[in-house]
Amino acid sequence: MSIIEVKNLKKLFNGREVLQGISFSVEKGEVFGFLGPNGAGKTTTVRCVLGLLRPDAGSAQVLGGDLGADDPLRRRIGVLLENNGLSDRLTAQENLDYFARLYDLENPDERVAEMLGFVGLEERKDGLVGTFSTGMKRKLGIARAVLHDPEVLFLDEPSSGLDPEAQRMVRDLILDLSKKEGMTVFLNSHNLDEVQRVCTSVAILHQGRIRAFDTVQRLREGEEGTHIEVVLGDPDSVGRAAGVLRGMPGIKEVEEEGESVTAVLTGESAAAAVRALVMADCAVEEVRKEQQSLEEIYLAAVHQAEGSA
Ligand SMILES: Nc1ncnc2c1ncn2[C@@H]1O[C@H](COP(=O)(O)OP(=O)(O)OP(=O)(O)O)[C@@H](O)[C@H]1O
Repeated sequence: MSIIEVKNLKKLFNGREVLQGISFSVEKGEVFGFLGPNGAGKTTTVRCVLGLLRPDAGSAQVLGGDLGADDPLRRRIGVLLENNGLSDRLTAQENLDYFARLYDLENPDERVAEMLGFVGLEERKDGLVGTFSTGMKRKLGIARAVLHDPEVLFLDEPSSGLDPEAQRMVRDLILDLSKKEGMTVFLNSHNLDEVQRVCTSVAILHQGRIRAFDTVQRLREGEEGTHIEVVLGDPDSVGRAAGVLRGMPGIKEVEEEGESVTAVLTGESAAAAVRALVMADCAVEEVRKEQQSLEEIYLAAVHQAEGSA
C-alpha cells in the first residue's frame, strides 16, 4: 500500500479546473518533492490531501484513509505549513510542552528534551521564540511537527527565507527523519537544489496537470538510459575501448570523441562497463555519469507543457 495515494484528483474554483485529474503516489520512507510554478495547484493539492479541502472528483488518501474524515488518522501525520504554529510569547520548551500535552504523549518531558536536542536547540530552550531567528523558528517548527512521532510529515517550503547554513540544517534534519526514523516526507518546495539533494522521487505539476512523476534518479539519468563518458589515459585505448563497449549488449550509442568514449547504458551498470574495459587493458582514467540536473528537467517539463498548451 502506498503511504499517499492521489487518484484522478479534480478541483474547480469558480468553474475553472485548477486540478485537472492528477495522480501520484508516495511509498513508505520516500522523501517526495512536489514541484511546480506559482499557481500550478500545489497548495490546492496539499489541502485536498490533508482533508482541508474537498475535491470535486477523484481521491486523496493518506495511510489508507481520508484525513478529512478520520480523526485518529490525523495523529499519525505531522504538518509544517508556512505558519509554524508556534507562540512568540512562549519559550521553545513551553511551546513544545504545550503540543506534548495536546497530543497526550506518554513521556512528554523526555520527548520534548529529545526533540530540542534533535534540532539543536537544547541550549536555547528557555529563550522566548519571539527573539529567535527565522532559522531557529523553522527548526523548532520541525520539532513541533514531529513531536508525536508521525509516520508522514508534510513540509511546505521548509527552507524559504533561510540563509544557506540554516537551509543546510533543515536539509540534514529532513534526511535524518527519513533515514533514521523511516519517516515518509512530502516536501512542497521551489528550491530545486534542495529537492535534488533530499528527495527520492518528485512530481512536477503545471497548470493543474502532472507533467513528470518518477524517482529523481530515473529522471536525472534520462529515459533512454545513463549517459557515460569514459576518459582514456592513452589515445591507443580509445578505439579498443569503443570496440569493447560496442560488444556489450546493454550498451548503445558508443562514440569516440577525442580521448574519450561516450555511450548510453541501457541494461548494464557503469561498474560492469569499467570492469570490461580494464580486462581489455584499456587505460581508464576517469568515468563520468552525465546526469541532467533537476533544474534542467523541471524547466524542460514546464516549457514543454507551455509549448503544447
Ligand atoms: N480559494 C480559492 N478560490 C479561487 N481560486 C483559488 C483558490 N485557491 C487557489 N485558487 C487558484 O487556483 C490556482 C492554483 O493555486 P495554488 O495556490 O494551488 O497554486 P500553488 O501551486 O500552490 O502556487 P504557489 O507556488 O504560488 O503557492 C491559482 O490560479 C489560484 O489563484
